[in-house]
Amino acid sequence: MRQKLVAGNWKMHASQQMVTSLLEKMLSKQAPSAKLLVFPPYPYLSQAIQILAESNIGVGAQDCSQAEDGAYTGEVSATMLADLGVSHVLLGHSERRQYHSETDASVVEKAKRALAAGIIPVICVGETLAQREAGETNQVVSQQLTPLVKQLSLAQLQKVVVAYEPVWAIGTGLTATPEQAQEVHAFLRSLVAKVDKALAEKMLFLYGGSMKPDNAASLLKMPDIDGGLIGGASLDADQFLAIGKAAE
Ligand SMILES: O=C(CO)COP(=O)(O)O
Repeated sequence: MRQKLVAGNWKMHASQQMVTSLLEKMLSKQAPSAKLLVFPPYPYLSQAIQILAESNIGVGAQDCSQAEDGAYTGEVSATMLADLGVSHVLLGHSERRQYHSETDASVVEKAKRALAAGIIPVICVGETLAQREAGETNQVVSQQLTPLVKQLSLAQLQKVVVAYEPVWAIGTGLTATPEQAQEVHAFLRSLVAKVDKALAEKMLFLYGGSMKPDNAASLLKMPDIDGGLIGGASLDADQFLAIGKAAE
């Protein structure tokens, strides 16, 4: 049995006041049995870690550097994130692929850095609308995931979480149907199964892309959808917790 994971990617939305009010509101309500994680922007990681210290809500970062340390102005290393108490890091989000030249190769390097620092990488994959319409979905997600499966050891892969986020569903209000998402999740799991069947059965595959309280349950009941990576709805405590409940 895979424990469901519901993660909130806050993207570039936060202020000190918002972090306190959002997280305190979350803590004041009954926690769902699904594991919850939040991914605030870098400057608010410490604040979130402090507020959530006594809770079982984890804190992740939205990216990390490919380098260990050195003269890389503006970069944040996985070691620094671990030093703060960060448990997870998002890698290869489509917004980083689109606006910051993230590549499959850099995602592998970053994943290795994260794992070496004891941080769990949450690797994002997904096709654009044009790629889906051209029937290229499986090819695209395979190209994105395969380098990781090939270049990480089994011990490393065991710690990886994968998020399938169709680019056309992110922030658009369009959601993959449960069947569309299930099909891709099962395909991604089969890619890992080629290397190790037992590992593939244990690995978590999250769905992301306009997941909201009203569509979460139908997505989360699919056999290969192990949780959600939530953007917009994670900025509202009630909506985020409602998705967490839908994962129970
Ligand atoms: O990109 C996402 C999470 O990483 C999804 O964002 P939305 O839930 O706002 O579509």
